[in-house]
Amino acid sequence: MISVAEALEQLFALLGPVREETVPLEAAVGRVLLRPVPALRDQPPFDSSAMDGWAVRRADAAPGARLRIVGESAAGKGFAGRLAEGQTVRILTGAPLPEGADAVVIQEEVIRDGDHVRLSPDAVAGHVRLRGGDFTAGMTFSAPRRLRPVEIALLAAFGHPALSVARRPEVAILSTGDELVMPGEMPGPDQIFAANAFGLHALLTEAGAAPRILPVVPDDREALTYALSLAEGADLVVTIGGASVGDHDLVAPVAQAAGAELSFHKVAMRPGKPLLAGRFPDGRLLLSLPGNPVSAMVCAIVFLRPMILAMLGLPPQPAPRQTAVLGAALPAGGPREHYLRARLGPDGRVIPFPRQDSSLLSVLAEADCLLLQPAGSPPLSEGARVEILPI
Ligand SMILES: Nc1nc2c(c(=O)[nH]1)N[C@H]1C(S)=C(S)[C@@H](COP(=O)(O)OP(=O)(O)OC[C@H]3O[C@@H](n4cnc5c(N)ncnc54)[C@H](O)[C@@H]3O)O[C@H]1N2
Ligand code: MOO
Repeated sequence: MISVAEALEQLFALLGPVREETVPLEAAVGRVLLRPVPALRDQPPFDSSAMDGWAVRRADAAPGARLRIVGESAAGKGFAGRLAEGQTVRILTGAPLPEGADAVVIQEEVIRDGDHVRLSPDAVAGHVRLRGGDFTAGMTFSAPRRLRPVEIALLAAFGHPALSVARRPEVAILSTGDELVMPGEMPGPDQIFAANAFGLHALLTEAGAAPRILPVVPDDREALTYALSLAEGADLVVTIGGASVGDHDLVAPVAQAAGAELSFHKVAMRPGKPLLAGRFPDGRLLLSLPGNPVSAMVCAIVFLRPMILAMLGLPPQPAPRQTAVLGAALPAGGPREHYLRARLGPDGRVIPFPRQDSSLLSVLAEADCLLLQPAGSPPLSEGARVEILPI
């Protein structure tokens, strides 16, 4: 059995180069930008007005001054001439400052009188946005990073209609087991619903992958061999169940018979021990999760999500952890790193649920974090500092 950290390293080592595609801005939210993007021009591209008012020469703008109106500068249609001494131009927000002008007086601080304006005694000349004040041509937006709406707005302002992002990894999800039927189907007396496929589909979608759920595979060598071949075209095949040592646990032998080279089988974690990973001869990766629903979801949080993020070109790193204060004493840990289902209170104290069996989805669904107890940990008393993994 290898440690969680070693298993994660081996998973990262299995990954091939990140694959790229170009998508229009409208399809870029949530995608991972792979390369730094330069601004194509200065923003604003000219000195411009921040307010609706009157463009002036600062030297002319003494309180009470009377200036002659010689034209208008609107956003998208600037004033063609040059402002001479004693003159002003009507200007609107975002419009280019006319040549010769270096300030704006807002319209509330001016009284119009025919083709003249008089500045009020408290008029303040200013309100100019200088060229390049937001960004300058050539300035780069760094990558890799996952794009948020605010960043897409910036890249649109840079002038790019489309961006080079990581292709969504295609993930085939394969539930194995004679006992499984899909939600909505009629289960037999010995059957249950294939819950894990949907939890994983959701987690994968959130992480940025393109998952698809394949039909449930019975505990049968031939059927599993065929199902694995159906997952052709996927970057990653995730199987659920049949990973352990029972008479019907066929994933490891069938994957190997199909030519898969296994990186590891069994990890020193609880839940999640029978985890298995490898690669098929055609390059598809295989991650086989234990069938117990909590085990499958915990393994997905600890291994599958970091793997997908790395496949998207983000730095390969474990799921982020935080520290918290233990809110209830814990007995000594076993030989496997334990990921206890727990809740973090507003006081920063984390309390594990009393029932930790790996079949209990109802407990997992109430949890907001996994409390990590290292392998071989001594008993921990209330108030000890512990690591948690928010979920
Ligand atoms: N003698 C031993 N028995 C077991 C060991 C062991 O080391 N020695 N390990 C145990 C551990 S730990 C786990 S975890 C389980 C995992 O075994 P499998 O991956 O082979 O899972 P299955 O036996 O197929 O299923 C276990 C459990 O989960 C339910 N299941 C399976 N798939 C789904 C699904 N898609 N959605 C919902 N529930 C699912 C299945 O019905 C079983 O109840 O093995 C222990 N045994
Ligand atoms: O590894 Mo199992 O997941 O403890 O139930």
